[in-house]
Amino acid sequence: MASVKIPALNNPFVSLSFKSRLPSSFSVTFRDNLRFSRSSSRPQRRFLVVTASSASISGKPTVLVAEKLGEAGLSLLKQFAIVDCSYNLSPEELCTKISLCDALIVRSGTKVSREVFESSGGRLKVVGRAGVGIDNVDLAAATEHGCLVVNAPTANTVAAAEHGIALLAAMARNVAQADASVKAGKWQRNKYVGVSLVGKTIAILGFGKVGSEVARRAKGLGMHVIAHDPYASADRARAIGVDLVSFEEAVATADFISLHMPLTPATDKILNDETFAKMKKGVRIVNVARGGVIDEEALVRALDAGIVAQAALDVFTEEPPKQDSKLVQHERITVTPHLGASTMEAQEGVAIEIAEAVVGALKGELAATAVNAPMVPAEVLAELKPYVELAEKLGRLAVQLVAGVSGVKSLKVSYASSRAPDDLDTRVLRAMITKGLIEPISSAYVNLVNADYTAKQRGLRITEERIIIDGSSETPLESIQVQIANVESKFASAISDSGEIKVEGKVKDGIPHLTKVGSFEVDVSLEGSIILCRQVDQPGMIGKVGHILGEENVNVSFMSVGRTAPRKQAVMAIGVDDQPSKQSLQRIGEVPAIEESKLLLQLCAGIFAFGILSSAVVGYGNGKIFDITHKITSQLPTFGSVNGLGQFIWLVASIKNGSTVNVSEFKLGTHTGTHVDAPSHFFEKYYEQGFDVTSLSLQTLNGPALVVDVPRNNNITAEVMKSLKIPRGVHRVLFKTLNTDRRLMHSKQFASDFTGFKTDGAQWLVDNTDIKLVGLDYLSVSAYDDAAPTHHIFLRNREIVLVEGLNLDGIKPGKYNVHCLPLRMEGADGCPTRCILTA
Ligand SMILES: NC(=O)C1=CN([C@@H]2O[C@H](COP(=O)(O)OP(=O)(O)OC[C@H]3O[C@@H](n4cnc5c(N)ncnc54)[C@H](O)[C@@H]3O)[C@@H](O)[C@H]2O)C=CC1
Ligand SMILES: O=C(O)C(=O)COP(=O)(O)O
Repeated sequence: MASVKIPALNNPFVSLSFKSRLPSSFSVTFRDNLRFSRSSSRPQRRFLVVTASSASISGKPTVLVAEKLGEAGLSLLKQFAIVDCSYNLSPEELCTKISLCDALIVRSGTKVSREVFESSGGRLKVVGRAGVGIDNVDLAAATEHGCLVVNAPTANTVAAAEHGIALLAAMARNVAQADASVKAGKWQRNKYVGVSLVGKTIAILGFGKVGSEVARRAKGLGMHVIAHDPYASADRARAIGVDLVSFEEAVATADFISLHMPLTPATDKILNDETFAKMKKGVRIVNVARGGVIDEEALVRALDAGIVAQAALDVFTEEPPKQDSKLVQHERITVTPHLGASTMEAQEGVAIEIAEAVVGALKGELAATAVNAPMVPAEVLAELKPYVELAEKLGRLAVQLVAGVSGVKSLKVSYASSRAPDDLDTRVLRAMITKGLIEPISSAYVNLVNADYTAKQRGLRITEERIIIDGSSETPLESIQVQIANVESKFASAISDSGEIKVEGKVKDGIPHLTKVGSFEVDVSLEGSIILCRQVDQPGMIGKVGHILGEENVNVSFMSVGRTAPRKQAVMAIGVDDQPSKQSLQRIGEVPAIEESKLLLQLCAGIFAFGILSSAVVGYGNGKIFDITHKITSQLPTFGSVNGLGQFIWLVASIKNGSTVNVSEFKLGTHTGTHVDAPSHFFEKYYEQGFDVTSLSLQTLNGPALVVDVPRNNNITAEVMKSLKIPRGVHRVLFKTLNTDRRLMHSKQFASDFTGFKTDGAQWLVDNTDIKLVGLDYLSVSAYDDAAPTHHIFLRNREIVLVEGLNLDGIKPGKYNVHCLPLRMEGADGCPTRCILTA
């Protein structure tokens, strides 16, 4: 009755829902009145409201201090609040205590997870991070729960810089190794001959607060200091006697490299096999920034290959690192346990800075160091929402175009509007552009209060210009133009005739669009990522580029070409839903007639700008029904399916039109929505032995289930599985991962570093639990590298069913009943699935 044709995937990451050898796209014919029932769920939209007023009955709010805080900060807090200092709490203890607290203060050692916010029952109003990095705080959860997060970004700068210098000297003179050797009863004077610092070149990567303090001190040691920071002011560097150079020059000429940049998508593993290969043989490396800026495995290789002579590390990708870590145990590596900020003085300073911010926030003041403060009051947002989104995206776009070593010093923003100047408050728009420009490149968080200050602190001068145009004053703005002067660009055509990087945007049908790059008119919606190409205008260019992207199944959402004149210079802007691979970009660059190309990433607005949530929750009796299906729509990517998604469902023949039966057909891509995974993709014999979805155990797919939160920034390893403490007797578990926070669902392999099961995690699950239904909120249950072995472990005994691509947004961890209804198609061993939870 049903014919099934299945897309063959060429992307190894994506496990198939269907037998891969079958041809592309499948169609199924149903007879009778088959209707696809959709739940009556209505997406609810709500706006973020962050308030911070104290609400304790005794009159005094309670502040839980979960890690050691300097005395001065404690006394400040005690003047205003009841202070509970409880250190070394287990996650469970923290969750229990938190419901009695209005504020929480931590350093980097306490994970403030979603569970903490959920357990607070709405009482927790402020989280204070006594330091800079807020990697340990689940910001998205904080924002969703209306909890303000504040940090202390300046008080430990000098301490971190001093620790960098301490590690530099200790490494060069083998202090730690020699100390251990003497204590072991040895006296090895020849073994520990060191190297001198004077006269050597040190490259500071990241010339911000800490980097510039390290530079000053290195100068005092007689070192030649160079720095790389594409966004730092060259004047400020010159004032300290430091030359700003390109990344290539910095890594190739340095005897010592010291890292001081924040961990961002652009700096993630910025030191890797490729960059190590370009370094001077015998280079020495110091890292007091964040572990993730170094590819730690590549560092071990570079040490063993003799490229890197020594390294000194205060920070690690995983903290604490594993005891048997090759990196930590390497004899030419000096390590400290994240001590950068740990001086008496810095901790006193940080304690005061954070106590003031927390008390201020509890009094209802908006702290300048607020990390997730709302940018836009709700009433302003109603009218300005698409424009503030446009402003931030133009800022993000402009900064990604900057190259060279002169730094971003001046920014000019022009607003074209038919409204009178005092009828349009541009403060919010200016703050959003500043946010877009600064947040992707620094450890600063920009809010309405601190935007101008943060810009000034970074030496960034912002000028604004109003252009009054004729037209209806109903729309607040016609366009926004952002110009950065005196810089080079990674995409030369972004430089306008007058010499600045120039981008301009408009709001069309409520959606921000990029309308000008340099002197070229384009028209592309500012969503996903954008590829810019400069070319000689000629027929066939769109097809050539589209073909390269299509081969990789990168979905093109928009394309537009702006040109100076027919067959002259043109700029093509291509909006893509998925990030293309380096190879594809290289191929695009190699197309004859394309003169330059550049990928601009992450145009999405920061999650803290507006906390709009949608969820599919329906009340039912006294309980609730949650639809946790990612529905299959024609907008979903198809990951290698040639025909992709066609018509979703249509009536080929209907009784209404004279047929004796209703005949429906539909065509789907694979692996894009919620589905039962296809074992045959990883396990040939399943298919040979006649396994298909009709033989799936509905008992496995329906019944009591647990939704659990796994730690973010980590794959599901044996250790993680163990820490979840899932009792024996639990048969169905849905795992909530980073995907739910970051909506990584359709970003392909780029997200798989921290969303899936590792082999050991799968093995642990099989060996130590009774779980038979493994649900995950991502496209594949397994981490990319481990795809095949992990699936083999899960599927080996034909007992475990994998449901992938669940939509767990807004679902709190806890007990539910799960009901998964697979679309049972003959001959297919995986299939789209409708899943709901009841509570
Ligand atoms: N080990 C520890 O205990 C401590 C670590 N830190 C860490 O040190 C780092 C620096 O902190 P701050 O100086 O306060 O931050 P900052 O924001 O003042 O400076 C960071 C600098 O990095 C630059 N940068 C961004 N992307 C870059 C890129 N791709 N290449 C080169 N430079 C780039 C920025 O332009 C900025 O100037 C952060 O990661 C922070 O978390 C800070 C304090 C203590
Ligand atoms: O401030 C930072 O970013 C740090 O890394 C310092 O962390 P700590 O407060 O010492 O746990």
